[in-house]
Amino acid sequence: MALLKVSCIQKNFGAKSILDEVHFELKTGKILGVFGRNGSGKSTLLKILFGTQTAEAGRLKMNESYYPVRKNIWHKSRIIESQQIGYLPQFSFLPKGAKVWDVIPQYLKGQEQDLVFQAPRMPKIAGRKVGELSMGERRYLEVLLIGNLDHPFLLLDEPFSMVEPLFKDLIHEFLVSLKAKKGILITDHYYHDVWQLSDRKMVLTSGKLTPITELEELIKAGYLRSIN
Ligand SMILES: Nc1ncnc2c1ncn2[C@@H]1O[C@H](COP(=O)(O)OP(=O)(O)OP(=O)(O)O)[C@@H](O)[C@H]1O
Repeated sequence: MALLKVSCIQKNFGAKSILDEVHFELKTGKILGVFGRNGSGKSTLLKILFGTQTAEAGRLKMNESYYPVRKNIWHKSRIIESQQIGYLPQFSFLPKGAKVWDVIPQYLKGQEQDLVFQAPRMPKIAGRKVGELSMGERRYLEVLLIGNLDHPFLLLDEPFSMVEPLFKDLIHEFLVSLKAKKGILITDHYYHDVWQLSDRKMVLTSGKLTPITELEELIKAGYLRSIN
C-alpha cells in the first residue's frame, strides 16, 4: 500500500487566500472525491500536488519521502521525476496535429500501451488526428493515457468534462478497475458520478477541505441548491 499525505497547504494569489491549511490522506485502493464551486481552488490544489504550481506553505509526503511545495524550496521536476503521481489537467494537453496511434506510444509502453489500443471505441479513433477528435473522444483518450501510467496516485481534474453518457460509463468502469492498485483523487462538476465513484468525499469551501458523508452537506456547503 502507498500513502499520499498532504498537510497544511496554503495558497494565495496576491492578497486573495485560495487554500487555507488544506490537509488529507489518500491510500492506494481508495478514491477520494473533491467537490467545490467554480473558483474554490480545486485545480490549484491539484497543480500544487503535481508540482506545477507552488504554495505559500504545506507538506506533501509519499510513503517516506517529502516533496517540497513552497516557493523557495520547490524544484520543478521532483514530483514528476518521482513517477508517483499521474495528473489529468482540466484542459486538453495532447498535440492536436498528431495521430492518436502516434501519441499513445509517447506515454505508454508494452502491456499498458496494448490496453489503450484495445480499449472499447479506441480502434475507431486510433487513426485520426487528436485535433479531429470530438471533445468527449479526446477526454476519453486522455483519461486512458494518464490512468494507464504506472504511478500509484492519480489526480483527475474533470475527467467527465464534455463526455457523453456511454464514454462516461467506460471511464467509470476504467477507474473502478484502477482502484485495486492506485489511489485516485477526482474532482468534477458531474457530482453524481464523483459521488458514486468515491469512497471518501470532501468539499472545498473558503479554502478549507472538509470531509462529508451525505449529499445534503453539499447544499450546506453552498455547492448545490437541491439534490436532483
Ligand atoms: N495563475 C493565477 N493567478 C491569479 N489567480 C488565479 C490563478 N489561477 C487561478 N486563480 C484564481 O484562483 C481561484 C481558484 O481557481 P481554480 O482554477 O483552482 O478553481 P477551481 O475550483 O478549479 O474552479 P473550476 O471549478 O471553475 O474549475 C480562482 O479565483 C481563480 O481565478
